[in-house]
Amino acid sequence: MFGLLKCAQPLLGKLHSSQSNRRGLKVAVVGAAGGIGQPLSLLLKLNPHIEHLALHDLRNTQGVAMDLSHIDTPATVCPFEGGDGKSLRRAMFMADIVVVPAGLPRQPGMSRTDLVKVNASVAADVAFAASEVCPRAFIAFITNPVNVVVPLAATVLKAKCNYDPNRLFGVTSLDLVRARTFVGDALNVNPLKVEVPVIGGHTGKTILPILSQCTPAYNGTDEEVEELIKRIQGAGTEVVNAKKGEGSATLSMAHAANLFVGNLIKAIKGSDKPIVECAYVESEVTEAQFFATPFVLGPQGIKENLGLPDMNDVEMEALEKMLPELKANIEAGIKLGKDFAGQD
Ligand SMILES: NC(=O)C1=CN([C@@H]2O[C@H](COP(=O)(O)OP(=O)(O)OC[C@H]3O[C@@H](n4cnc5c(N)ncnc54)[C@H](O)[C@@H]3O)[C@@H](O)[C@H]2O)C=CC1
Ligand SMILES: O=C([O-])CC(=O)C(=O)O
Repeated sequence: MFGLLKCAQPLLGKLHSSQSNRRGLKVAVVGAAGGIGQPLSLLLKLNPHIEHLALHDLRNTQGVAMDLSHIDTPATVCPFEGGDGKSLRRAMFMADIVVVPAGLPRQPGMSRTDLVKVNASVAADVAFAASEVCPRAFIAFITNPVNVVVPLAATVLKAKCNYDPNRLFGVTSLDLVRARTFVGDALNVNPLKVEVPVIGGHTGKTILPILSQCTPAYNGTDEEVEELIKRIQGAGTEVVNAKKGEGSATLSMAHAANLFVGNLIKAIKGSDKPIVECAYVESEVTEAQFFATPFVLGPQGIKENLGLPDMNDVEMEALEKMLPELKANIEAGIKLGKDFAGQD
């Protein structure tokens, strides 16, 4: 509790002096009181490598942080509240990793792209704050529409001369988690033993599972393959509809984001084994300027993009068909980013 009270209402000056000699790893969660933010913050509090966990939201982080601070793991938990840029900057100050589950979730009948009007400003705010208070942080956006939000944030960071494409990620881990689960069910094997590349973006047909490269092999009929791909692509909507207006995937997303952040932490700390991850990042692999493929992570972020997996003709065709939609999303994000940067 002392760790919490110590920094419950920090002043930027105090943070400067208390954190300048800091050696431990700091993770900031933006949107920490929300449906994803709370379980994600819990999972991060359980990570023994995190020394400082900063929880930011518009409201309610005092209670969440107090609750988590009673868990017997090393991380101190500090709450930051408010829609002003000051509390966001305090939360993100000198963070090594900023993970962002802030913003509006879908209601039944909405597409992820419908969220852009509300969520674009969340992405821009985080990018402006990062460029000022943690320009070397790894930033992982969960906020939808991921396809638009990441190019938007990249454009703002570029305008502030603080963009490192190796450190900015759109979290697509839930697509991989779902692909492993559904293939595991179909093959009747432990999903943790399944590997399936899922590339592209994070909406509808831009989510492209590459079942031909699945291990163990998935040898369904063409119809079964098509059905499984549709299930993975539509899994977010499946949850939105099941929740009947009470939001979208939160618990599975918190798990998926925790896996991703866990790997970012391993990469920052240095690992003997290569850390292979997959996320929506700036890319030269296709005509789309942002694209999710597997990559190797190191302490400075993406070390090597592993490019497209092998694909069969059907998968190649699906890739060609989805690129125009993904490119349009990216263009929209870049335009919005320029608008925000111009207003600053
Ligand atoms: N990338 C992915 O695979 C997934 C993305 N999502 C997206 O994650 C986002 C969050 O979803 P939920 O947690 O279910 O929503 P939620 O509504 O339960 O929580 C969002 C939280 O963000 C906070 N927030 C809003 N604007 C903010 C700002 N400017 N600064 C700080 N906090 C702010 C809200 O106060 C709220 O506590 C949505 O955009 C959703 O579509 C959801 C599931 C999967
Ligand atoms: O579908 C949504 O709105 C939330 C999301 O991105 C997902 O569950 O994959």
